[in-house]
Amino acid sequence: MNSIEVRGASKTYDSKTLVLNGLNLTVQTGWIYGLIGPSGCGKTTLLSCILGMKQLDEGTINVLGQEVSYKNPSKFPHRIGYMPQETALVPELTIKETLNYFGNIYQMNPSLMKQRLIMICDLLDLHDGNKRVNHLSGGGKRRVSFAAALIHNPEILILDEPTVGLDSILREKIWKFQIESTKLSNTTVIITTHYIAEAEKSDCCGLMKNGVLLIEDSPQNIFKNLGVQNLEEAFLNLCIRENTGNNKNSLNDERPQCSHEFVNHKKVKEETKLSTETTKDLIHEKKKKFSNQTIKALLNKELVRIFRQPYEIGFTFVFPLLQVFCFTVALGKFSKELPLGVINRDVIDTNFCSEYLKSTNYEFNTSTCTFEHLSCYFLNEIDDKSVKKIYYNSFEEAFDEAKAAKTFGFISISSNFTDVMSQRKFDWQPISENFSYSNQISVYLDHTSLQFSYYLKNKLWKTFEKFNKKMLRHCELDERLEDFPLRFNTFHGELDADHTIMMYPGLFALAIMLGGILFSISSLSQNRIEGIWNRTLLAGVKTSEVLFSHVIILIFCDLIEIFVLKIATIFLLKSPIIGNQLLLGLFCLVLYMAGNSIGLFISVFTNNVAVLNSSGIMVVIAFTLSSGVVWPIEGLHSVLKYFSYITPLTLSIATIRNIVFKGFTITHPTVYGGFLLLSGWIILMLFLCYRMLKKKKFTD
Ligand SMILES: Nc1ncnc2c1ncn2[C@@H]1O[C@H](COP(=O)(O)OP(=O)(O)OP(=O)(O)O)[C@@H](O)[C@H]1O
Repeated sequence: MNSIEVRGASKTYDSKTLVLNGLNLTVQTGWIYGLIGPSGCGKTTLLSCILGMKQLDEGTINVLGQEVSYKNPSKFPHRIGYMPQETALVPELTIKETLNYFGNIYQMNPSLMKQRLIMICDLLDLHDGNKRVNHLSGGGKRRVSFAAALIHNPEILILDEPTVGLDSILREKIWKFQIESTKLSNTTVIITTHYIAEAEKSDCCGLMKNGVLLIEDSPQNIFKNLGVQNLEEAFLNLCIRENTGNNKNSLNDERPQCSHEFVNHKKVKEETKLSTETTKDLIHEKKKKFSNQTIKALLNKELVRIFRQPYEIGFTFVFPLLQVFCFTVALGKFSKELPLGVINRDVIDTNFCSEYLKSTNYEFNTSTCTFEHLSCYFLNEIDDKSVKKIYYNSFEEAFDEAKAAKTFGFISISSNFTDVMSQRKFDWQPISENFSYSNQISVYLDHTSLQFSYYLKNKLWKTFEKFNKKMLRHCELDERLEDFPLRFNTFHGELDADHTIMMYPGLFALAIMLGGILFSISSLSQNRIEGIWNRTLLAGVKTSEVLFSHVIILIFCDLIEIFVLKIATIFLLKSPIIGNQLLLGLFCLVLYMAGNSIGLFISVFTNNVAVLNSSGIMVVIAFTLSSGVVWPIEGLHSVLKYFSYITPLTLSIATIRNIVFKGFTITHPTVYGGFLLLSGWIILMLFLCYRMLKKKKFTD
């Protein structure tokens, strides 16, 4: 009986690299089949096609009596064990955890799994089961990888260079084990190796070159037919014959069949029965759609990985702390001493005011409504803590320093400031024509930094108002005369609220979305890069199960982040959250999940971490620019405006603002609208992610 049959297999990469060229291969049950050939001849490609990881262009492959292809993978994944060329393990797991993971995804009976684990660890000298894979030597890792392929006692073992990097004693041990298991359990092994001499121990050898098998026969027959002493000589001989066009054996159809002289056929028949029964005992024969054992194994693997990665766990806990810290310390505040230039022509020199004010004890020095050196009183009203006054003697000097960004701007007080201000009648009669009330204080500001120029403008208005009221009081006039007839009121927020409040919803939503995207990008891509992804799917685990486990882990991490965020907010952020805290927490969770699902979707396209991270950041920048964080969406181009409304960030900002500062509940359209939009994004992204993963199931 043949366990594996390949007929007329052809495969081309990128429509130009022909790797398999009508190749035929037969592996009988109970054989060890050694597949040898030069590097790059297509051995791994052939094994990938046999496993259903790659699609043949032409030809058929039969494994355990079933035709397999990329679209139609083996129905018996638990009857096949695969060890890839790269180690394809989770570095953070220990040896024991790794083998348990594989045992569980193969849905083994726990007690039999334990027995197999002890037996295999003993065989492969894996004595310290609690040692992490990333702390093992290269050879150690390969032994664990081999053990993972054996754990479920498969009927077919597909091994891609299993002995690379192992010492000769261990190599000998592995071959001994293979020979014994093929004899005793009728296991079929197909093995590729660089050590050509090793392959002499196989029952059948296939020498591969240029996409075909030059010969497929038992080593003894090869030696006899070619008159050579070893396989290396045989290979050279065949290559020379092929080059001179004199290789009869290169014609696959005329190829002699392997004589399977090492296998006791009588025994095989008995053992076939035994092996099938054992496999049935070890594994639940019919795989359930969603298996608890598999899901638990997937969740456990991801959790252990996260908690053993200092950066990952650091990111989970530190990122929300950093967020709140930045809101509290870095955002919305202004420099304590903003440098502002002053040219005061109202007095004789720059030092005059300080001496003069000291002599008057900083109060108007007459009891009548007459004034002198008023500019000194005005400047004294400017709060030194927020504005640092730098005095200049000339306009040019102040102008040059401001242009050189040494100050944020400057004020120039006119030489007749005191006269004009004094002559101003508080009964609102016009002042004399010789004096102009405007331009008494000229203000020059740097308008490339709008926040600062608005801040300084506001500060100067308020200072002047205060100064004016003082003058009115001094003249025994009602200071309300200075009041402006417009009065501003508020129904949401506070009139004097600082910039933190304005920026809070936008930046908060942005940080959550960015965190969600970046965290999920690493979650999926790590598995795909390490190769554990392919091995997991080859064990029969469904794409939906893998995706589901990732979503659960991400939700778990999101909850941790929200918890840390909440604690940090209580202690650090002094913003008035008047809305329902639970509703806000729930919305943050949905926003994190929207970020996660976008990140998962992005990570399907490539395994290049640098590309993934920059794609994530680019997506967030696009959402940010169109979301109203930088500029109100009302001012956007009309096309961009409509795009903006459906991006996940725009409505989220409004929702957060409305929950936090306006106390809106779930019944308000902007709040339930936010929830609905984000839910739509989550469903769409996860659906697309699932479809893409189904379409391109395995990674290269
Ligand atoms: N995904 C891919 N896209 C394009 N070319 C590929 C891809 N995978 C493999 N190849 C090319 O196909 C050829 C066969 O590669 P393969 O890995 O099957 O060789 P191999 O015999 O297993 O080599 P080795 O013994 O070094 O592992 C090589 O030339 C390789 O560059």
